[in-house]
Amino acid sequence: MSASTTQLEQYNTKREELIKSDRALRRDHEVASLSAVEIEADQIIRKIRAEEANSIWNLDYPSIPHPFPGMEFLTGREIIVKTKLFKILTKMPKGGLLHAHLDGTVNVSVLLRLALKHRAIHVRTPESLTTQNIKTVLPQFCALPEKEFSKNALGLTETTYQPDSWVPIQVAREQFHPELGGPEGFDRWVTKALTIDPSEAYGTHNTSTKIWLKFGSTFLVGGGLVRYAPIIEEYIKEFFLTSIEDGISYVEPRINFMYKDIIAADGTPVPQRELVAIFDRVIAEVKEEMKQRGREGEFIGARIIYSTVRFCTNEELEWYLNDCIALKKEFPHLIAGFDLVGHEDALHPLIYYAESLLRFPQMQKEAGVDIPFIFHAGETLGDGTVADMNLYDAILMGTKRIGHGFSLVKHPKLMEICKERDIAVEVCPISNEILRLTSSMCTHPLPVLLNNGIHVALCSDDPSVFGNMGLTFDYFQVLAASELTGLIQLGEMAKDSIKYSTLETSAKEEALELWQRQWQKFVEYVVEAGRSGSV
Ligand SMILES: O=c1[nH]cnc2c1ncn2[C@@H]1O[C@H](CO)[C@@H](O)[C@H]1O
Repeated sequence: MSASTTQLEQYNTKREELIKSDRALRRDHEVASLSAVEIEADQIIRKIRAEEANSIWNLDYPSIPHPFPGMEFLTGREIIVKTKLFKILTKMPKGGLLHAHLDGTVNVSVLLRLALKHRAIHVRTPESLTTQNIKTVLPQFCALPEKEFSKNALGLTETTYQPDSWVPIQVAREQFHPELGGPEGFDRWVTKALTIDPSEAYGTHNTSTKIWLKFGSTFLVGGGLVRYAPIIEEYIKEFFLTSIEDGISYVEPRINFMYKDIIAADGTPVPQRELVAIFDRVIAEVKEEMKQRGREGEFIGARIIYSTVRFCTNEELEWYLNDCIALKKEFPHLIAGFDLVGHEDALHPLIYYAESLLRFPQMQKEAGVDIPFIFHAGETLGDGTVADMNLYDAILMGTKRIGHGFSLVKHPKLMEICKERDIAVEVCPISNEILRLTSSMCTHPLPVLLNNGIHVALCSDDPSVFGNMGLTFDYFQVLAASELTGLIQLGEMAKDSIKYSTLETSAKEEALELWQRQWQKFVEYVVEAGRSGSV
């Protein structure tokens, strides 16, 4: 009896040692001194997670037959918002948002409201809309100059509608045929064109190739609205303000400069430097507003990762690289990096652009500026495909961070390099799942990165298309789908989102101090709520 106890004790000691050494690389393992409040808050979260796995996630929902924590976001969303865990996470300070495409950041109902305010906004379709074709015909939007305003008093659903003729957006909405739902039917039609719904992600478009066709089309539809200067100004403001409300204190969005111009208030095209100037103005405005509300410290600011789409030619890329440098010279505090965006599996890999991209550092030197590459790479299911191999090129070209890096876990050597060179990964859990790289959060490779000690910032990517506004939903999915990850690990990722941002050293320190103060308040709130059961 006692001999076997000793054997068991020895076994348990060995077991603990093995577990400890396996987890030694994790960032939450590294945290030297946790306060008593942090430890208690972490325990409370774990307890609520375990309780809700057995209660909320174990119920039968008529519309959701097989719910589970970490399940497909578009189906599980309505359950997620009912959980205590979600309510708590809405209050968590998230640090910076390091991976989001600007034109995919604002709730589409807000965008539609903004569009309806402007008489310049027109809409057209290649054929008159009917109950037969409404599911497949997409709206095309454009801001027109006053002299081209349409006098069309009849809408897109009239049998006499002239294909591809512009209709003022308000007319199109008001005249939307009752059989197609009237004005609300118009709103639903536009909303469907700008978002991905569960029947698409998990039904009609259930492969990464198919869902990218739908995904890409949402940006084409939205582009006609978001390129209009008066809309973009309010859009950016809404993005900042809603981010702040979700506990995000800094944003570093990618802006797609592919079009080379935006549409000014009078409906004429102007160079895209105007967009950067607007971005600058809105930062100042939001800072001032926050100050007036006595919440000055909650918004550190925003910077732009200059991007273009990986279907341009090498010649065109040279133009964008030069444009990026020119904008950096004019707005040194705003241009934070350079990237190429778009579907990696289908478009040009980094190696296709190697010659120009390799020249970029020299071009910067001559211009006296510093613009790091912050590349998308490895957003793919491939194993040795060109998209997967973008990871080698991103690293060789000195990327500061890796956008997505979904296939990074297939490459132990590259993971080692990420650790050595301190390359953080911008992980977008919900985006990866909706774009069909993983069937649920439970099979997402994030734990492999975390268990290897790689720095990670959680990001939302395109929340207007996916419905994961802010960062709370992505934090929720990560927390719900791993027993190992608790509040401390979430806090480490939030801190890393500041540490691996492109903020200057002093701004970074300021942001980290702000975060630490917010975190202290947050863990106190969790403990208080946990003890009183008042979540
Ligand atoms: O997850 C992503 N990976 C790569 N490109 C993306 C992703 N999300 C959006 N875009 C791209 O960004 C542009 C809009 O700003 C679009 O070209 C869209 O395809």
